[in-house]
Amino acid sequence: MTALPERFVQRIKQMIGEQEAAAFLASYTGSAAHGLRLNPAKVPLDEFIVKMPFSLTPVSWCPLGFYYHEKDRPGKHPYHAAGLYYIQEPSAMAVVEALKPEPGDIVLDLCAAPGGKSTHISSYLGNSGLLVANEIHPTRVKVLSENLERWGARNILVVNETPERMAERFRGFFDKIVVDAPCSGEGMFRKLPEACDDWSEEKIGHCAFMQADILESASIMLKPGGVMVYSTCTFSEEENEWQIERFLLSHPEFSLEPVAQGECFFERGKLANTYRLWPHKLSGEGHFLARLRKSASTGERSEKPGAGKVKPIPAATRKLFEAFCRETLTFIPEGQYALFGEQLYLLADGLPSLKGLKIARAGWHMGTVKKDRFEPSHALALALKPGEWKRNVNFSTDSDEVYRYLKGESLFVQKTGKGWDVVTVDGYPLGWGKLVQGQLKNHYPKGLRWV
Ligand SMILES: C[S@@+](CC[C@H](N)C(=O)[O-])C[C@H]1O[C@@H](n2cnc3c(N)ncnc32)[C@H](O)[C@@H]1O
Repeated sequence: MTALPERFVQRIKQMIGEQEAAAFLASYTGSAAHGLRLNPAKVPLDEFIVKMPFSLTPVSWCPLGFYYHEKDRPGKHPYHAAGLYYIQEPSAMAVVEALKPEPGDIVLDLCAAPGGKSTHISSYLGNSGLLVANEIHPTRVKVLSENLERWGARNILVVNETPERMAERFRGFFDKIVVDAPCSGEGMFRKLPEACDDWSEEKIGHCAFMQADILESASIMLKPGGVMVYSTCTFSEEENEWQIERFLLSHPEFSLEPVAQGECFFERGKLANTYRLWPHKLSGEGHFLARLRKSASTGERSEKPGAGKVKPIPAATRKLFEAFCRETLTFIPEGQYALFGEQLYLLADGLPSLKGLKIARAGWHMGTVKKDRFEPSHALALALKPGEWKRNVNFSTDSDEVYRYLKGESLFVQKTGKGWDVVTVDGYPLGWGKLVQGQLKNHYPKGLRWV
């Protein structure tokens, strides 16, 4: 059982009373719930249920979410490398369900790494609208970017900025925003007992200040009439109900809205229309969420941060890329292309000017343009759908080859000709291989290789 900080236990007793605290503390003798969320852009739900070699049971508040048994280790399955699902704590799935993004929305995930909420938002947008996923920490933004790449998200902008800098650029720009705030993490004590060592009351105060600043920036970036969901994975009222109460006092243009899943499955918070997910009341860890709408009649104008001028790509680059597409794919992706150094991107639609922003990914990364050749990127393979490639080497999920491919080995295959092949597992893209005289040279990215 997790050894909880004494002062934390006292605070919980003060908050919910001795009797309920006993049930709460008893939940720490059990193990954390394990969840995964399917990627509907890669695998339809009925196909997923049939093909997954794990025992799955649905998460009531998320149609894409499932519990799995710890022994199944889905993170070690090739389907994970193919982006068919994202491993996510079940309570965390409630946040984007409360936001309800719709195709065509322009959505910001302001504190986005490692990408749980961003991948979920992307599933609701499909390839329409725009997802801007921002993460302040430069190392964490890399993980976010990789997770969105594996997810096959095309219409994305991944940014590495502070909320304040984002607010300077994106005033009144977003239809919807998630603020999944950095917090004292009390709700994760069962899943990550080491988080207890990092806990203190001072940390709660520090987080509350930080969250107030982040909310302030988020409020500036929301369009009049837009919706924002604030969430934490902690229990302290300072970071939850009190935070929202204070925000509403200084922002009369915002009001709380009920959340359908909240009414059905969660406990009401101490502030009307806020919700608590308690580990002793559902199968999941501790969470808080609130859905806020900005009045449509704030008098503010929604501003587009001027579409940036994009330098057309050189004719020679286009020629190289189109030759690659004709040989390898069944289509040439349409849209606006941009070169960042040697890196070729198909820019996300509706993108503002990126000047001065720290960008990790500006859309769908197509590949690297060398002097006389084009090398496709991992992101290109992972966002392809069946029917979009001409050349393919497929391995079955129970073959040795698929594991050898993921480890970075070159493989001999029964195939003639030469060129780039999309390597798939049971038909789902995993990466690239380059065929030369029956040998498939491995282009699975070095940093992702299995050991
Ligand atoms: C709860 S985590 C986000 C989890 C993520 N939304 C997901 O679902 O995978 C909070 C994030 O906020 C970031 N963060 C920390 N300090 C911040 C600040 N001052 N402003 C904005 N983000 C911050 C952290 O690096 C962390 O990635």
